Amino acid sequence: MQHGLTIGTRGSPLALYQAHLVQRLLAETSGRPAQDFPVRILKTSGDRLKGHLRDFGGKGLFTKELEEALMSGDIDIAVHSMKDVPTVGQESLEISAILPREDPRDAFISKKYAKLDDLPEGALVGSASIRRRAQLSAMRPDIQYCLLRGNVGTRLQKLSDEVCDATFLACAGLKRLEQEDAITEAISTERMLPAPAQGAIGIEIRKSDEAAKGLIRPLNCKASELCITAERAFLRALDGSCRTPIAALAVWDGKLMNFKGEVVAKDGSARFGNEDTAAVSNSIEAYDLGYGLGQTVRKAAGQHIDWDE
Ligand SMILES: NCc1[nH]cc(CCC(=O)O)c1CC(=O)O
Repeated sequence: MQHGLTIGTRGSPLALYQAHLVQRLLAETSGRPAQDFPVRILKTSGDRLKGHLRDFGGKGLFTKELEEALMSGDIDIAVHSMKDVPTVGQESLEISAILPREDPRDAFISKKYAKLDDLPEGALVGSASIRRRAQLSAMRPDIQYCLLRGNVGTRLQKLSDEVCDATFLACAGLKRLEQEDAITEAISTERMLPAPAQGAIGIEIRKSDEAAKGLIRPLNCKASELCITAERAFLRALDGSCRTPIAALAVWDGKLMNFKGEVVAKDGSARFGNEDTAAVSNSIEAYDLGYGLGQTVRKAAGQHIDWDE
């Protein structure tokens, strides 16, 4: 193949890190120079918005422009945080590889309190994530919330400026950006089940682009692919809107997949979860496990949850 492949990404520090990681991996596996995989930065609607993302419709805010650039041929490869990718995709595109997953846990971050349990009555937590708010409200109905958006650096600065007592971020992003020191406490997944696909990077291409497929497929991590497939199937069975607090985590040991998923009322007043362990050897079985549990949880939650569709 003569031509290089252009990698499209958002411009946030985390997105850029992830795009350059893919560039480096492609250069390594193909034996070609990194310049053959130039990185192009695109602004997405999610980068332009302030306030609650759900007020803008939620779906695909961080991925829509990248997918349009893929379809028009402006870029050949889109690098995404899989957590931000809608479960229903474009017909002409496909996620060809999932990189080995980083730590899926949520991080509690505070300058004043050493751990989540030290937060005093009525503490103010800055978070725009409806899932984290709902899960925390279920444990601690006294906690108050304010919005805290922006990239990792901005949020840490706002914490130093004492606009709130604490916040939450994905451990994965902090670790990738070598800001692990900012993690005050990594919250166990037993206490706070992560967002579906948290910590996973996915690489999207045009289905018809065989050259790109040949280069990208070797980067796929089977365990991560199966887990992310199951978690996204759970999400798809429940809701695609991004406006209902949904969490899921799959762990695969090469034979068995353990799957936990839940949906939580926005104010934390109700939560419906399910767990199962089953033999899984391919993505169809992974999908079926996640989707089936999603349907069960949806039935159990029924009218008790505001689905906001
Ligand atoms: N919605 C923003 C977003 N998308 C992916 C990550 C973190 C990295 C990851 O989960 O892979 C974040 C920020 C956060 O939740 O801390």
